[in-house]
Amino acid sequence: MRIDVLSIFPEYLEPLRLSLIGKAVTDGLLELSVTDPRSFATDRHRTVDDTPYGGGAGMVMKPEPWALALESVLQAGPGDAAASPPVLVVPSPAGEVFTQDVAYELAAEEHLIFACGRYEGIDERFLEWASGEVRVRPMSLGDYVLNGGEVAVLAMTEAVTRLIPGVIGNPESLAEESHTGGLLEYPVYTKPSEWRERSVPETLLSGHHGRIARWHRDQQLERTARRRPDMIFALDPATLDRADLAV
Ligand SMILES: Nc1ccccc1-c1cnco1
Repeated sequence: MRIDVLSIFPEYLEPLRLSLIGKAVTDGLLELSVTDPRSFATDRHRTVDDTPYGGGAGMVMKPEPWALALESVLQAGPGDAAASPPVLVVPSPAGEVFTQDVAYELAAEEHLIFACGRYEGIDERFLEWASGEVRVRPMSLGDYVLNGGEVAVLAMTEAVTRLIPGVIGNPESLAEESHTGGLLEYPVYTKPSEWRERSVPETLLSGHHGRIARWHRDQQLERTARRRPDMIFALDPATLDRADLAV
């Protein structure tokens, strides 16, 4: 997979060079590049924003530097050799909600491009023009407001790249995470078995794998029902067994 990030604050994306994602790059599992649209601004002041038509507060990002930046990364990417056009993910409070299912969808793509808008957003004509070149997906992390897309890109890039085969050391750990199978993950414990007069649940010390698996599933169902009842209602009943229904 190749990931390109377009941002006028490229230093914001430095954390992507660390840890698992940085190792995926050095292991050749991922190509990562950051491009600054400001370097494509042609005027003396390298202008990337201006006041909004129709008035209102704030500034809007001019379309041309973004279009030139996108064209430059399209030339550097897999291009025609790719099975389908790249996906341009545009972090936005007005986007579809990013979920684990979306993360799996994006992890299957050959070329992802993230456009980190700031201020009041990017001129809509850039997105309209880009939709003729790539698949455009405005994407929200949730119903709250950020100052720009960079933080959202850090989160989405981590959620996506960890799903690429070989990036996570033990792929089994992906199977029991929150949101895998539609449930939140169960609580976890480690040594010491007694800590500040608090014990580890005795089932986990029993060595009885069947009882432990049942305890894990019960905890997932109880925690999900308590913290995210919306996820319980979204469950496919076919995935529940008789013991689940007794929880
Ligand atoms: N508020 C924002 C401003 C700019 C770019 C993304 C966002 C965003 C993404 N998810 C929630 O908010």
